[in-house]
Amino acid sequence: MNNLLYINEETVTKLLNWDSTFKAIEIALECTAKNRAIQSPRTFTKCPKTDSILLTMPGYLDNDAFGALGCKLVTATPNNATLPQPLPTINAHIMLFDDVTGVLKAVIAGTEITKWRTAAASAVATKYLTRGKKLKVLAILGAGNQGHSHALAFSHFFPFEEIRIWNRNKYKAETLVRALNLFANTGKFKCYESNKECVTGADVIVTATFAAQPIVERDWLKPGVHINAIGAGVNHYSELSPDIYNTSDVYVDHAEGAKVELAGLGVKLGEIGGVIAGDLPPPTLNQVTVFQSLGMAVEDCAMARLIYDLYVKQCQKE
Ligand SMILES: NC(=O)C1=CN([C@@H]2O[C@H](COP(=O)(O)OP(=O)(O)OC[C@H]3O[C@@H](n4cnc5c(N)ncnc54)[C@H](OP(=O)(O)O)[C@@H]3O)[C@@H](O)[C@H]2O)C=CC1
Ligand SMILES: O=C([O-])C1=[NH+]CCC1
Repeated sequence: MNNLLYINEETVTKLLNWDSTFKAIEIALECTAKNRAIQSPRTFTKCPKTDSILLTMPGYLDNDAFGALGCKLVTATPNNATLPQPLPTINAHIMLFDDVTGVLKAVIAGTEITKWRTAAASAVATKYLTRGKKLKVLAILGAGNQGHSHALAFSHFFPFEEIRIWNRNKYKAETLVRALNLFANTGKFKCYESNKECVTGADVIVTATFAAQPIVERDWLKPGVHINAIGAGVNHYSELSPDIYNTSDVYVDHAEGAKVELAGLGVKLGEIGGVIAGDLPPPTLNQVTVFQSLGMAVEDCAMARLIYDLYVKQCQKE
């Protein structure tokens, strides 16, 4: 008998919530630093017909609540945004296997999961790297899917008084700001005309774009600011000017993966899981910090396990 489940985007979206996503990702990051995660550096296959890149992300996470054996297949296709009928630029599915028999248990739609788990990873990094700092102003550069999920996650987890959003195409930032203020019945989401103005004075910055050239400069930054740089895959570490990396404490999700994917960066990298586990000291108050998010396989394994368990529980109730 074939018990393979397919869990589609609509079902996944109904099952997702921020608190469980945060927990799953916090555990995935900590297990990575504690050697309770196996994830080979992922592969990148460039499609010659388009600007599409296929990433294969296999992993195994050893944890009672969120442990799983899985593999995410995800494409990044920036050109999809410019089609006459635009499509998402990130498209993903996660295969979840039985970790004893190796049998495939479920194929889970992973595009929404990728939005949520990436924003949750930035929220976890921000929590551990900003201890003792006052967080009043958040600046988000990029009003695409990740800009949107970061705005939702950060307003859920942190008491920011102002959340600024800038986008290359201003109309998209205005539309997102309107929708967020309406959704949260607030006026704290604000649209900014320039990236420089948007980040000036911010306590936390998120960069969530496909920019191939820096969109944040070192002399725009306030002392002690924390930056989550999440643009990755097509271009790596291109959103921040090189002198930001040279003068900051830089953390990654997965040090082994970063050795390959950030080989040219040339700075010392800490693993965020080490700070979560208490093996690395937290940064000092005036230190600028960067969480350079790559995205890692065991985040998706933890999320696949979470969604699979919630789905099975829901089916048993019906
Ligand atoms: N670290 C991780 O785990 C993950 C990282 N990502 C990465 O996050 C980034 C955003 O993804 P997502 O939100 O899903 O994509 P979307 O297509 O939804 O949004 C892309 C955003 O990038 C902006 N952009 C594109 N090119 C440029 C440019 N040259 N300069 C400035 N802004 C630009 C777009 O602006 P405009 O509207 O003007 O075109 C838009 O705001 C990508 O780099 C993606 O690979 C995605 C998933 C996981
Ligand atoms: O981890 C991930 O899913 C991705 N990282 C870059 C593009 C997609």
